[in-house]
Amino acid sequence: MNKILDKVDSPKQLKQLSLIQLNKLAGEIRELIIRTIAENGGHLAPSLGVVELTLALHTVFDCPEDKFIWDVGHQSYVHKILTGRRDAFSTIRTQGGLSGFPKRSESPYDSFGTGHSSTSISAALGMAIARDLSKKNNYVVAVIGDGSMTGGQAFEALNHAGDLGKHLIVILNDNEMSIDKNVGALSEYLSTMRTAPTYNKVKHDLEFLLKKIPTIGESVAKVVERLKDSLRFLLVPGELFEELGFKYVGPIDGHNIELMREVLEKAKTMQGPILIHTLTRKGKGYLPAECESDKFHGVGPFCIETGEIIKKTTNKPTYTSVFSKVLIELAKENKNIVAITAAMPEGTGLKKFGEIYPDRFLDVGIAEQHAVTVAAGLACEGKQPIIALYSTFAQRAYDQILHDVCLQKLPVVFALDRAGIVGEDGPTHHGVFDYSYLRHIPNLTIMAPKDENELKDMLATAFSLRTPVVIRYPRGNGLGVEVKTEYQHIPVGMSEEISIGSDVMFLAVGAMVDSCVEAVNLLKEKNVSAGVINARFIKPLDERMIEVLAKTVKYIVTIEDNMLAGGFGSAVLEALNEREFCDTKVLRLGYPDKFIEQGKRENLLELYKLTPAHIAARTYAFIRNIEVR
Ligand SMILES: Cc1ncc(C[n+]2csc(CCOP(=O)(O)OP(=O)(O)O)c2C)c(N)n1
Ligand SMILES: CC(=O)[C@@H](O)[C@H](O)COP(=O)(O)O
Ligand SMILES: [Mg+2]
Repeated sequence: MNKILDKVDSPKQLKQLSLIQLNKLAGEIRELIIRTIAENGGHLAPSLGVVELTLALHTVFDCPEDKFIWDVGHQSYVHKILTGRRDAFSTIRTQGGLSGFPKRSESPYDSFGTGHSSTSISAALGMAIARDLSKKNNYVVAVIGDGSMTGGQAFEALNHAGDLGKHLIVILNDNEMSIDKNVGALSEYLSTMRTAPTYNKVKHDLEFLLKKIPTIGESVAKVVERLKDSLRFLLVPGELFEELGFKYVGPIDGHNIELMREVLEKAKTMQGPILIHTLTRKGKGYLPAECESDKFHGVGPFCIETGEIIKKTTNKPTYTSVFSKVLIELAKENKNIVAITAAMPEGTGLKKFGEIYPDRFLDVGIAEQHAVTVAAGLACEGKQPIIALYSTFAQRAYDQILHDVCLQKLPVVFALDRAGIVGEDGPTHHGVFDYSYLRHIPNLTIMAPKDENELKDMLATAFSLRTPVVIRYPRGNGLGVEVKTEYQHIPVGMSEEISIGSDVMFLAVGAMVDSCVEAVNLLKEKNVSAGVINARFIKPLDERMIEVLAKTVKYIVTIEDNMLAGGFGSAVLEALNEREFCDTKVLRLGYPDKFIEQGKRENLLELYKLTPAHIAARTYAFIRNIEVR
């Protein structure tokens, strides 16, 4: 059967379609998204929830002249399909394929690149200011979820936009969910608007009245209908947004294309900044995703018929699950431990902690900066807060880590999950910068475990130090080593000697230690004697060990799952330079000075020559002074 979607190569064709056709198209788009994400994995539930909203936007506005900014951008799949990327959609999130987020270099329809949340209103305001300076007359629309609205930057932007009074449309897509259940007073406020008695009651009364008077003249009926319509704009004030200088419109059913179009057309004619509050259902149109939108927020490949996630066959636990268990155990004894998440209880492994110790668990919403300073406050009063953040999102809180925690030497533990390459989420999400942006902060101890058992020991060590500590560990499974029941406290700044080589020594950190152990065996086959030191600490470095190495071997190879610039290898070079060990030759392996693309972790490690085989080959070439291809 001919599909409408097959004929939609750009938003222009959408404008020719009837309402019936648009609704049929919505179904076809859902089918394509479900089929593709079942194969590739991706952000299924967020995109399924905005099909009608996206269709309405593209039929009312003229993108790319009019600008759409998708907050986080994980809901932009429909927009991608409608803007010339339908055929390439099968490549989404694969290496070399479409990005899972809006990307300016991918399409002129992607007005602004996103991935981290709560930036859309700021970017939209910048575009609106630029438009007015250039005397253009295009529209600017930001689409932001109720979860992303909890981020501080969104409030900063509302504050500024409300003051400037530029024409700007903000669509608040309220599905009552962040990844997990949305939290906070704003979320409560939005619920009160969803059930606002004024609008619903008056609408109901009017409908009742219309039905009661069968003889009512047609013209009067029309007036009453129009009145009923305009109630949408009048009766639910959305005081919070109104007070900030926005005109509030809503709440509107975001799955009703006709209504959405009507409201958007109206918003075009209004003055100043407008906030349209739409209600949608996350995962709409695919029952498993509607019922468990958290599980289908960002999902791996799954079976469409049953909704079951296709599990990788491994019994190695993830670092996250080990972190979760160990923290629960430590908190049993240590009643001062308070765990904090910024809207990611499931992803960081803190959900169970929250169920067991609800009084000592805080979900602050998407508010990494606030999370860190709340922790600082807790620490001032004798608590031992731990904040579990993804490495990439901790970037948001650099100043709070430096100024609020480290400067005051407060005992806050940072558990940085998803460090290193994360995979298909790509450059917006790889956690490859943390050594570089944290290493220079005084008073901070930074550790990275070589396996899940060491993660356990590092956690116990971190709480015993009573100073600021970062532990960073990768996405995915550990090595499958035994996680021992007893805890071993690790002396600060002490590395671990795994093996000794007389030709070359690997100085490795975190997840790269195991790769070096394998590389040592490969080098042995080439008659090269190599050994491995597990650095464990990026800061303070084990300087005594570095001194011994410099005196005993001519070649050192540092290896890290981080950018080379300012990372672990740089720290080793600095230490050698300070001690004037100028004869030691150092090869630094890590990521070059570019943003790392999306792709499977194993493929990216291959591409950046960080697999055991590549490490061995590069080391061999280095010590034999030959070119490596
Ligand atoms: C700064 C930052 N912190 C955390 C995240 C992880 N994250 C991605 S989407 C999301 C929830 C967003 O909820 P909402 O905006 O309501 O969109 P929905 O998924 O409900 O459509 C979170 C916490 C992020 N992308 N950026
Ligand atoms: C869009 C976003 O930021 C999150 O949904 C992220 O993709 C989650 O990553 P994990 O799959 O590693 O939890
Ligand atoms: Mg939401």
